[in-house]
Formats: sequence, C-alpha cells, structure tokens
Amino acid sequence: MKVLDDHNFENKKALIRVDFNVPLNEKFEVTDANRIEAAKPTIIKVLEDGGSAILMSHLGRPDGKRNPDLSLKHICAKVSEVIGVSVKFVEDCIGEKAERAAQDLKSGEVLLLENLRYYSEEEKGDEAFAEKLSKLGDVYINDAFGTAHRAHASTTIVAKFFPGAKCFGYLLAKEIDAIEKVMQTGEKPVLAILGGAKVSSKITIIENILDKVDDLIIGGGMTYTFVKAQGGSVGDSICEDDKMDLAMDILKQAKEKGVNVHLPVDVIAADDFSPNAKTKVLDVDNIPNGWQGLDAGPKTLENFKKVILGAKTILWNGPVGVFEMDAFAKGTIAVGNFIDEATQNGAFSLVGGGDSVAAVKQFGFEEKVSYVSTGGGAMLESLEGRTLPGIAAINE
Ligand SMILES: Nc1ncnc2c1ncn2[C@@H]1O[C@H](COP(=O)(O)OP(=O)(O)O)[C@@H](O)[C@H]1O
Ligand SMILES: O=C(OP(=O)(O)O)[C@H](O)COP(=O)(O)O
Repeated sequence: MKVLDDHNFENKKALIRVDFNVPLNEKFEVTDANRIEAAKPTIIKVLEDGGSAILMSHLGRPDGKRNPDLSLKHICAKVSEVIGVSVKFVEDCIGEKAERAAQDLKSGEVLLLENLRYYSEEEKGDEAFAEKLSKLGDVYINDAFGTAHRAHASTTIVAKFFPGAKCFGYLLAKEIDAIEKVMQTGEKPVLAILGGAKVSSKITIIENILDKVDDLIIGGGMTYTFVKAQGGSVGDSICEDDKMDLAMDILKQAKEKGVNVHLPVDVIAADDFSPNAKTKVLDVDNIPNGWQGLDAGPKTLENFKKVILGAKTILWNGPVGVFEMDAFAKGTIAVGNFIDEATQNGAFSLVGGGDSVAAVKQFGFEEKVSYVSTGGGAMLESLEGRTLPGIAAINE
C-alpha cells in the first residue's frame, strides 16, 4: 500500500482530497466534525514534515452550480479549530485565483478550496478539470474514504497526473485496514450482524460475506422476508414477498458454506408503526395480522449475546429494530452493549455502512467499538466486495 509514512513533505505542496461533506445547521455551523477530525492526522503529518496542505472537498450536491449554502467557507473556521492552524480559504478550486493561493502557500500553512461540485466536471470525472486541480500541488494524497466509491475528478482521475507522487492518507489506510481485518485477515470466529430495513438493499453484501464469515446474524426488517419464506406468519411486518426465493437461496448457500445463520426467534410486536403503539412479545413466526415486528425480543437477544460474545471479529451493519423510536431501540442498544463486551474481551469490531453510524452515535457506542467507518455508501460498496475507484487509482 502506498502510505503516507513513505513520503517526506518538506517544502512540498500536498494536494489532499478530504471528505468534508459534513452536516450543517440553519446557521451554517458544523454539527458533526467527525470527518474533519478524522482527516487531521494526515494534515498534521504534512505540516510537521515542513510541507503545506491544500485541502479539496465537496459539500452536499450543488449539481455543478455555485450554491452559497454549500460553500466550504462555512466550515473553514471549524477546520482551523480542529487542526489548530488558521486555514486560508479561496473561492474557487481551479483557475488563476486557486493557483495563486496555492503558489503563495508557505510551509506549515493550510489552504481550503471552494466546493469541487460547483463544477459539473467533478462528478463527470472530467480529465481536463482533473488536470487543472493537479496544477495546485506537487503530491496527491487521497484521504476521502467517504467519497472513495465515486470515480470523480478529484477522487480518482486526478491521481494519473501524479505518477510516483500519490498515496493514501492515514484515514483511508485505516479504513482499508479495518475492512481487510473483517474480510480477509480477521481472527475466527468471524461474525457479521446485518440489520436494517430491507433484504433488497443488503443482498449483495450478504452474498459476498457468506464466503468470509463463520456466523451471520440477520435482524431488523430483513427478518420477516426470511421467516415468511420458511412458512411463518409475519402479520403486517415489513416483508419483501418478491425476495422470498432469494432468502431461501441465501439460507441454502449458507448451509453449503458452513455459515451458521442466526435469525430472531421472538420480537417486540406493535399494533402500529408509531412510538405510542401497543406492544407485546410474540414468536417471530406467529405474528397475527394487525401486528408488526419492530424490534428483537428477549429470547432473540439472549441468542445474539452468546454468538456475539463468542466472536473474535465482528462486523455490524444496520440496526436490529426501529431504533429511532425509544420503544423499539432496546434490541439495537443491547447488540451494541454485547459488541462492547466482546471488544473489551479482545474481539475486533467494525461498525459501518449506510446509516449504522447514526445508531452507534445516538447511543454512544463510538468509543466502545474498535472502529467506526466514516463512509456510508463507500463502506457498503466495500462490503459488497467492490474495488473502490478512489483506492484503485492510488494503487495503479
Ligand atoms: N423491524 C423493522 N421494521 C421496519 N423498519 C426497520 C425494522 N428494523 C429496522 N428498521 C429500519 O431500518 C432502517 C435502517 O435500514 P438500512 O438503511 O437498510 O440500514 P443501514 O443504513 O444501517 O445500512 C432504520 O431506519 C430502522 O428504523
Ligand atoms: O457523505 C457521503 O456519503 P454517505 O452519506 O454515503 O457516507 C459522501 O460524502 C459521498 O457523498 P455523495 O453520496 O453525495 O457522493
């Protein structure tokens, strides 16, 4: 892997692709600086070597137009605060102004460019645009894991203009390492806990992961497609009837591959999809019409606990219940606590993909698992077994 530590940045201008696509409130203040904090070690390494850092990112989806609400100047103060250096800002990411600002940069200084997606060429992966970006730095560092699944100009195409002078930042290297630990080198038994709403959005992940894991916990809304496919009654629970054959096929494949699949045996059922619904514990395969399963039940959690505490490598993607409502968050909290205990006992635990991180943050599990990914879509595509273009471009 082409890593940062193999480079010395003395008197070098490092063009760094970061993912500063962070949430802002109505006053344009950063409400979660996690992605900025995650990029800090790379920026500091460049500065401590005696180089300067030119940071480029997108923010939101301005679709090729200058949208002042999505200007990166809103986050400049937060970046300065996080990295402890006063960050300069330039109102463009290519052209004369940006080039002059980059040229004027001295060792130890940091420059933040305006939103890359003000240009439609960015998302198109336009080569001429990438070449203009490449004029700003001597070395290219990709540290934007959250955007590594996009073959955009700044994440992928620009790398070809830096032959011999491109590498991964610390964050991207850490994300790759965490994925490898789960998918290739993890200590056995390896366990994947897959929850979330639908089978259809997780199917490629399940199929890919069956070759890597010893145990698979399936929870959340996906449960009911599997249960109904096996002849159970799921009442009004979320269920994809057209995916039942697929569910049976997954169970067959798992058996052939020696993977133990653990499905819920009981659920917290509700008479309405609402925080104030009436609830009761029901067997997962005996839910009458008028009721729907919205969280894992007590016997299920006992089973999950045994499997999780027995695992040495754990991947968690997707909540096991409707965690947004307090009444149906207990299962997801319990799973988080079991993973915490397993991690304290020496297991490696990775959480990521889609909105999983939202659940983890809401319940304060960030500090308790081994690694929380900074990428939603990028992590999902990695778990599907795809090579991310941003990663391939550095390795080429
Ligand atoms: N039993 C259930 N019924 C309906 N929705 C569920 C159920 N369990 C979990 N969910 C919902 O799944 C959503 C997350 O699904 P998904 O986007 O597939 O996961 P992720 O983004 O973590 O990959 C959450 O909003 C949660 O409320
Ligand atoms: O926040 C991001 O994606 P994520 O919400 O899937 O983690 C990335 O910055 C990518 O953004 P995009 O999905 O607009 O390309």
